[in-house]
Amino acid sequence: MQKGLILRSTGSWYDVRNPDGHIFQGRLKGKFKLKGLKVTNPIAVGDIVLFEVEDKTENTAIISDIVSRKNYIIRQSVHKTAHGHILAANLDQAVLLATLAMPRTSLGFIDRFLVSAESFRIPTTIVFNKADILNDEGLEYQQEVIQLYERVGYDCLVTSATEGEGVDEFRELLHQKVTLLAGHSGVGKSSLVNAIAPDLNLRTNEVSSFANKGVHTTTFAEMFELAPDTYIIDTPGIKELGLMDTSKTEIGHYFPEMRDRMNQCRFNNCLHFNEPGCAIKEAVESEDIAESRYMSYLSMLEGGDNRR
Ligand SMILES: Nc1nc2c(ncn2[C@@H]2O[C@H](COP(=O)(O)OP(=O)(O)OP(=O)(O)O)[C@@H](O)[C@H]2O)c(=O)[nH]1
Ligand SMILES: [Zn+2]
Repeated sequence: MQKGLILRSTGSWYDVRNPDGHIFQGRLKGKFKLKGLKVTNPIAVGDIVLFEVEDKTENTAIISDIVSRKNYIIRQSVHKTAHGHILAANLDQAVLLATLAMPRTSLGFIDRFLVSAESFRIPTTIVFNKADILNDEGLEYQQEVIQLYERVGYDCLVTSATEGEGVDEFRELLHQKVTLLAGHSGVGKSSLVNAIAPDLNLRTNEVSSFANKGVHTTTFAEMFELAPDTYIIDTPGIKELGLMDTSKTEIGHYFPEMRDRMNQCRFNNCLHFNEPGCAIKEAVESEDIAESRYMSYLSMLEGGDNRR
């Protein structure tokens, strides 16, 4: 029996890497136990599993068990009652790559991502790429956005994959961690990764063409080793990242600046919508909570659709 790390999954086959770096094609043992979670896939990228080599020349393996997960992210099914899909497990952090031009990442998208990551308790850094194409006005706006998120408690980094700005800091950020790398198509995920690991030749076209077509087939995340003990997870369909089982009253808990103040609301079941004595609305009025963050909160509250 050996321990291995799942690098890739197709749904029926799994690339599992042993501590020596050898990769086997694994499949699940017949009576593999699903431990209680209601999901469509029993194991995901980032999982640590126990396996036995089946055929040395064919490089095949039988996976018999899974080591308890530190955390995981799940994509909910469109039908809330149906089972979700585990995108990745055992993450140290998420990096959300955003651009304020070409293409412009909306603050609403950033907020929804941050809320999802909070719900899975995954610390997130926001990286603003393509700094080189911003004019003075753009740079000023970028500074405002960074201040907004730093005030809430998120680390931010400015990069330019083409000019090399912030690339060393980006490398440092990923060093010896398992990182979920997210962001819209075209923000420069592969460019930035290629800047720190030129030998990797990150393939993302396949993934993005899938995403662009909005195909609803199951797509699977993939894990890449950039350097020893340094991994990134590239997940298609990140827009559909779900929330941990969340009721309306819980959404506010995933906004750190709201979480810090909500025990001051008059009603303890306050939704911070139009209730009297709401500490959150007061903080928005006094600009202690950014209006854009509150708008994102309201849209998540109203939508009741946690997947967008
Ligand atoms: N000016 C400028 N262009 C950049 C920068 N980073 C990436 N680009 C360009 O933006 C385009 C998209 O970059 P990619 O690295 O393919 O973006 P991606 O996020 O991997 O996109 P998908 O593969 O679709 O997910 C390419 O033409 C890059 O050359 C940057 O920092 N500055
Ligand atoms: Zn309130």
